[in-house]
Amino acid sequence: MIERLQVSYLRNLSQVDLSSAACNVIIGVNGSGKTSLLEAIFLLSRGKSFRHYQPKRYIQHHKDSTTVHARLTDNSTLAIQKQADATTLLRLNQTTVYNQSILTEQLPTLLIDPSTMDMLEQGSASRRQLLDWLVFHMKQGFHSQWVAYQRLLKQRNSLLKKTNHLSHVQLAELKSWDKGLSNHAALIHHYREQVFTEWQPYFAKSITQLLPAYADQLSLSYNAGYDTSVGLDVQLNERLEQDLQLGYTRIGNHRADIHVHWRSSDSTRAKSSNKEVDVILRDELNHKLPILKEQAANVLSRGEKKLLITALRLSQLPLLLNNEMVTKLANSDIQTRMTPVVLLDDITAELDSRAIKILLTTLARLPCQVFMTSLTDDVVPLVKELWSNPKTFHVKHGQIYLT
Ligand SMILES: Nc1ncnc2c1ncn2[C@@H]1O[C@H](COP(=O)(O)OP(=O)(O)OP(=O)(O)O)[C@@H](O)[C@H]1O
Repeated sequence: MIERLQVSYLRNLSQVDLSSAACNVIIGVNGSGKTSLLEAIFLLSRGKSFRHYQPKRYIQHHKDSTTVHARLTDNSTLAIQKQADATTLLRLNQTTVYNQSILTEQLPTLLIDPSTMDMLEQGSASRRQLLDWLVFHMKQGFHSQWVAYQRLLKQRNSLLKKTNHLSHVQLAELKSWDKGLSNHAALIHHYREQVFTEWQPYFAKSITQLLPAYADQLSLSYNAGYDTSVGLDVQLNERLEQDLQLGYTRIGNHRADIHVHWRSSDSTRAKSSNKEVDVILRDELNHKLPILKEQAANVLSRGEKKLLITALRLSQLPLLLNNEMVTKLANSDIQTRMTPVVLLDDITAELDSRAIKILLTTLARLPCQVFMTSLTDDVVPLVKELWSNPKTFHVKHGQIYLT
């Protein structure tokens, strides 16, 4: 858990130094700097902002860099400095580290914000990231496979982009990359599939809580991005001509996706005390109302989609926490138990009061730390009911005050 957080020169946050609790409510008017505080924590955890790819957009105007520093309950310290030219300096316990994944392991963050509320309608990237966040934290071998896969994919795509006709030498090179891709792909798929299978009952439970009317109607599916019954290299070879025309690799783990499906309720469940009527009803319903299947995004209302996305994210936490989140501190034999940090940006504007209550009640029961932003202090009484010593901060023009 983050005990102390220091932020310098991130958007309108010039110098922030705060001691945080298990639950932290950040209140302020539009443009005061609430989201920037969540952005700072996310940056430390993931090495990038959830709002803008380019550091110069979130580094304070007229400054060269932004720094975020956190001390966790176990006294370990994490720090990131981002410079305008995207140079990144990372430190764990005052020692420079060269891999963001080391900090990510120490500080898992889960973000629920307005921009992720369109995840069902957007391209596959954000849904893939949702699954991969879980796989990263649950399967130690996943990250290195993914990095190696991305490296080979980049090489392959730059060759495909360069030419429509491969020389013998280029073809031989491409085939050796494809072999490597295929090996990484099989492992990446294996990890994803395992985690996906474990995730499903947690998702079903979250739906029962947040969207009870859709319990039994919503299900998840995972698409690997290629036909996993055949080696990826074989399929890449078969599609080489197409890929050469397109200038990029069309199949593989980088095209994986998860979908949420809706199916109409089983009409045979029509309730009746009269067995004969029941049979007639069932027959009639069976004839008149066939089971319908659709992408959930085509059926659910806008508010219901937000609840569905909240359920998708929320269902990942208990799974992660049940999965022994213990990692070794870098360069040491000390093992620490990770506390995920949940960042809730402006949820009161996104969810109705019933959903907020379910979400916060669930979070309060889990060993995670929460930072939530809000325009008003309406949520504070509920937070005080659920957490023993929550902290409330007010933000004004980038200055943060404990209240
Ligand atoms: N690079 C930058 N340097 C300095 N200030 C910036 C920079 N980028 C954005 N800002 C300012 O930072 C302020 C904080 O924005 P932020 O999104 O954190 O506010 P917020 O409190 O979450 O607002 P809202 O409730 O509207 O979402 C804005 O007023 C914006 O003008």
